[in-house]
Amino acid sequence: MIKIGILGAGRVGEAFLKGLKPLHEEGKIFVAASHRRLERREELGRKYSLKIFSSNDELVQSSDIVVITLKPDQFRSLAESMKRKALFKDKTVISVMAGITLNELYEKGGIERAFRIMPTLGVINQNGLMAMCASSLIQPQDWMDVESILSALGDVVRLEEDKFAAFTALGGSGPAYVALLMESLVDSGVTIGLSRSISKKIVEHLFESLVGLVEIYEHPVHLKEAVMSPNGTTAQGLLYLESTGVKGNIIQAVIKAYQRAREME
Ligand SMILES: NC(=O)C1=CN([C@@H]2O[C@H](COP(=O)(O)OP(=O)(O)OC[C@H]3O[C@@H](n4cnc5c(N)ncnc54)[C@H](O)[C@@H]3O)[C@@H](O)[C@H]2O)C=CC1
Ligand SMILES: O=C(O)[C@@H]1CCC=N1
Repeated sequence: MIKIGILGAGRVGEAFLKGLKPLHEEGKIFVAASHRRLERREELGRKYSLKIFSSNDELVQSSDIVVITLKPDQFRSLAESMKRKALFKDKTVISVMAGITLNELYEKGGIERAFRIMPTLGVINQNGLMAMCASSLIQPQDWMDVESILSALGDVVRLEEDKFAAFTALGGSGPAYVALLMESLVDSGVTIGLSRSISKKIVEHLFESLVGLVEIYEHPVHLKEAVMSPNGTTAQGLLYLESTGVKGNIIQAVIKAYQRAREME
């Protein structure tokens, strides 16, 4: 049975624990994690009934695949001592860390067999999208095993490593942009006199129905045209948005995130 260790049980690490738990319970894989704080270990143990180590070294030693869900700087400060102890020798690593390249995993952590993935936060409810690339030592069978494990958390796409910064800027950071749009729309409803609860209900409906509508109209532009009546309300709203350069601003925001993702590499 493949043993999987989650190193860095925060937001994304916990999403992995939650998503992989059913495979663990079916006896297909064995999942464990580590955390430094006793209260967090107790909390995770209670929630997921999985083994939570206090020592990262022990977790790594007892795993076949180590999923590193630390923040990039947390990894950088741990990596050197782990490399000295050759902890990752013969282990396969899956790193979710933004800006940590396969080369850095090797140089700083001595990690030779590595997958680099970039998940969207949707992995928290098993509805994520994950980009994935791997170091040259990874064999076709490893690809299939890891893709099959990750499919418990959402869809997986293979992507060249030089496109990871772009995927991070759009997909990784994306939920935050959409959340800001959602927050703005809810506030706008309140501003024009709706209660916050009805405004929130409307906006949640808008987001939930959108993907289905785009499918029906085949393109966002056609959907926009279907809603926009001659001399109507939508035309006035869109005119204001366009006159503030909203499309260019959104594109610039993603370019900024992309530049930061490149800088982190
Ligand atoms: N939050 C997001 O939407 C996304 C995050 N990522 C990447 O995922 C990684 C984790 O992000 P989050 O889960 O949001 O961060 P987080 O801060 O929630 O999780 C990091 C966890 O590592 C633990 N930790 C820190 N130092 C440790 C050590 N020495 N030993 C063991 N555990 C230690 C922390 O206590 C914390 O629980 C980052 O590298 C980020 O770039 C990638 C895509 C999306
Ligand atoms: O903001 C960040 O750096 C990370 C990577 C993508 C989402 N969160």
